[in-house]
Amino acid sequence: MLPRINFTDTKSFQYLTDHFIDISGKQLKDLFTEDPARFEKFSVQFNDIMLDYSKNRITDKTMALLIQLTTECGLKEAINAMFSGEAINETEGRAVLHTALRNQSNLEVLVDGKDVMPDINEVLGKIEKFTDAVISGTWKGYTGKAITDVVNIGIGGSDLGPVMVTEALKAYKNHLNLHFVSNVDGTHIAETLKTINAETTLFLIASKTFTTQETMANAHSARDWFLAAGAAEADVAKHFAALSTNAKAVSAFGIDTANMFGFWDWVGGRYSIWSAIGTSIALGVGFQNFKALLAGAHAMDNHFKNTEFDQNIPVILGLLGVWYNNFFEAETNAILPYDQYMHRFAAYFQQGDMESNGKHVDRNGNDVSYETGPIIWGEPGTNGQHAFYQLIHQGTKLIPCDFIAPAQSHNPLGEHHTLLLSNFFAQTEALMNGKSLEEVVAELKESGKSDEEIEKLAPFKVFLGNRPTNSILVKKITPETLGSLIAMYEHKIFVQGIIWNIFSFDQWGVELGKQLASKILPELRSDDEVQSHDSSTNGLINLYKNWR
Ligand SMILES: O=P(O)(O)OC[C@H]1O[C@H](O)[C@@H](O)[C@@H](O)[C@@H]1O
Repeated sequence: MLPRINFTDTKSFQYLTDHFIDISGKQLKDLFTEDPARFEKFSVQFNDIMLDYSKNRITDKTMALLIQLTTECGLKEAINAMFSGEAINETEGRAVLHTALRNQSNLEVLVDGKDVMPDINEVLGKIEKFTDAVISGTWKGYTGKAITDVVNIGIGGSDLGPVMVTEALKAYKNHLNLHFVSNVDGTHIAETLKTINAETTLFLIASKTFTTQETMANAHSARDWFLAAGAAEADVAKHFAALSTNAKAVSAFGIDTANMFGFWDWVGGRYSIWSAIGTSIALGVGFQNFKALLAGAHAMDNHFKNTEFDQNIPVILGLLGVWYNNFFEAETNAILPYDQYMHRFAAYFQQGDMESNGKHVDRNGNDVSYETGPIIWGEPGTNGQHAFYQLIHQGTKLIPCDFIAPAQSHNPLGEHHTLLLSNFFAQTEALMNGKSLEEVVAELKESGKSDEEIEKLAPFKVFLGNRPTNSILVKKITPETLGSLIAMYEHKIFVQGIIWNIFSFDQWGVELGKQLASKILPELRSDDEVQSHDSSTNGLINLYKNWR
């Protein structure tokens, strides 16, 4: 059982509330002047990852109090409970063991007294054999040709992770063309089917439950298309594989369970890239690179489990997030990778974070009296700079940002990477320092503007600064480093869920919309006028029926 502590009742929360009054009046740039050792003090290097959190509105005291908060909230005990397979997903009665999937130490992990490692290793072995055969071309389609295209059909956790990772690791890609179909909008599958050939295409039906409406609709359409292209029922086995926990539903769909790669109910959908859901990753970049991704995540798991909290990257990130969310009342958190390959990273953690910590009921079943999960968003730099950074620099909202960049590019083309990184460094500096009225006036004077012009223009050119950022500089985006980065954010989310006293591993919030859609579906199938809803919903449905 996880602890049930209302963090606003703790002593450290009271201390932090008082301390916040001091800090909120302080300028980051002054904190740097006062303490030249800030970078050394507030940075942690782990393998090829450097977290510099010195540009945050914190002092030694802030960090000490935040760490005291972890003690009062039972974080250490909670971490041990997760890693040891306790059923910490209490509302679903399940353990939370995505960490076991990447447990390269192979030490036993017990769920209800049974070691899960042999099963995990068996599936990994099966994935290795299968992906090697498809990549090498020994796996043949129904007309004897090798596979050229792989279509992963899945949604949410069965899509976002594979999409994000295969994009982030594109530099490691082999000859297989990967496609991802998620949306139930027929456009998604239709456009994909236009580009592929049934004889050389492999479909991966990725669904933990194998009941998700979108995925099932797309899977059936893919199968119909495959059969219409001239293949026979018996050929389905060569072209369809399932990634799922639900063997019964997989067989009912018509996929041979020999082509099923399983996982278990103790793997949450948004934490499932490390499971068979990662098969498209192993196909795209090779099994060894997939293993390296797991190894990187495992290294971060060990760091998280074994490192003192003041040097523990996910703990530090989690606590900083709490500091901004609950004291500064920041509502969002931007993730800004300066790496084009990582362009889906923020989208991936929208599910990871918002589905985990978007909860208003605490672990006692009571409404919380404080803010929980932030809104996660972001786009790669430098594109974001030319779109929404205006608001981050000069808007009225405080937006803590994570800047992520690799020191080495996979595409060292001319000066591109140096240009990119000059922006990466400049942005966090600009956000911190801002530009004062005096500086603006001096600049305008130098450019030859009249006093009258200066008076008019100056206010618009002021940057208040004092905007907090984390800089995450990595050596290179390799499979290991990416694995570590993903696990880092997963554990950050965990830390925050513990502090906020919420259950991070269920997702009841996705159910209501699904339920209502299934009620509305039969109404849309008939032509009768609908009167069973409120006037807005009735009006919209009836107009839709007129227009379709
Ligand atoms: O893999 P499945 O079972 O198709 O679920 C896909 C998605 O469905 C729901 O939206 C949620 O439960 C998500 O967490 C999940 O990732």
